[in-house]
Amino acid sequence: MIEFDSVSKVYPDGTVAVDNFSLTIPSHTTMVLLGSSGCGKTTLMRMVNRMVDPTSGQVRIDGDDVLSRDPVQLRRSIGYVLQSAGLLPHRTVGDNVATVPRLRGVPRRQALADAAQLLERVGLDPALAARYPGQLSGGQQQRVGVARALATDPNILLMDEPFGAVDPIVRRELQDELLRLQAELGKTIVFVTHDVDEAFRLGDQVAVLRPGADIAQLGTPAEILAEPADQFVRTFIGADRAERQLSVVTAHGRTLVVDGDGKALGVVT
Ligand SMILES: Nc1ncnc2c1ncn2[C@@H]1O[C@H](COP(=O)(O)OP(=O)(O)OP(=O)(O)O)[C@@H](O)[C@H]1O
Repeated sequence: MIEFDSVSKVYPDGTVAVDNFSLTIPSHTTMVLLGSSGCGKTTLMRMVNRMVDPTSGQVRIDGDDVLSRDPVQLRRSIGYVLQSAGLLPHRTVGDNVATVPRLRGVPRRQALADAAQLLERVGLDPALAARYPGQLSGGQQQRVGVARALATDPNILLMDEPFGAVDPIVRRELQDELLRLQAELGKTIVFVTHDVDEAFRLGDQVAVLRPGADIAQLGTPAEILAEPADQFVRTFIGADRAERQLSVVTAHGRTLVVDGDGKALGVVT
């Protein structure tokens, strides 16, 4: 379980990135932090692995204040996936995935064998381990980023816009892969995005944020869609857009789903 307890972060230049934020993320669930650019999502996430320390308040993992943990040890115990994948360009894919286990003392042979298995787990051919990151597609690099984050079998996975830089089709594949992995692994995932559809696909719960990491609404995707808390949330999730206003009609003896413009989207089976 991850708990943010009245957490604030004021950067040295006076920017209030996070203002009195409280949220509990239950273990083995995916929490999506959804908000537009600059609302404090990355700052929140980085306070979990101590890349940023709060100005006030507490972040706790399973009841322990993260400030009581050694930052390097803590970081190595938490998986972190970034938009740019962040792979080391001059090391092979296998070595990239094996980096943190090697730092923790796993012998190279073992770490590379484990890396090959992890690549398979994220849907990649283990033969890609011999390539360099620049020889992979963007989507493949993101998968390697996920494999690397899983390499120490962390309980917590932090994912900061991990699929933001790939095209929509690959993005959807990566989302599917994450859902499949999560069903297998049951990690505690904090996932940052500004993409509403991605948030609703992946989140067990979604926190819709305003600037200053102010929670406009917290709930399951169904709860937020069914009852947006206010006009800010309605607008953000596009509740008023035609593609969200679905209804059913009967045509040719079948029941069809149509959007707010009457455009047919699918058949009810
Ligand atoms: N090191 C820093 N020093 C000063 N201000 C910062 C620093 N890092 C972030 N900020 C500011 O804090 C606010 C929140 O930034 P943060 O990166 O957490 O937002 P975000 O929601 O993740 O945005 P994005 O989606 O664009 O990454 C912004 O106003 C940003 O400019």
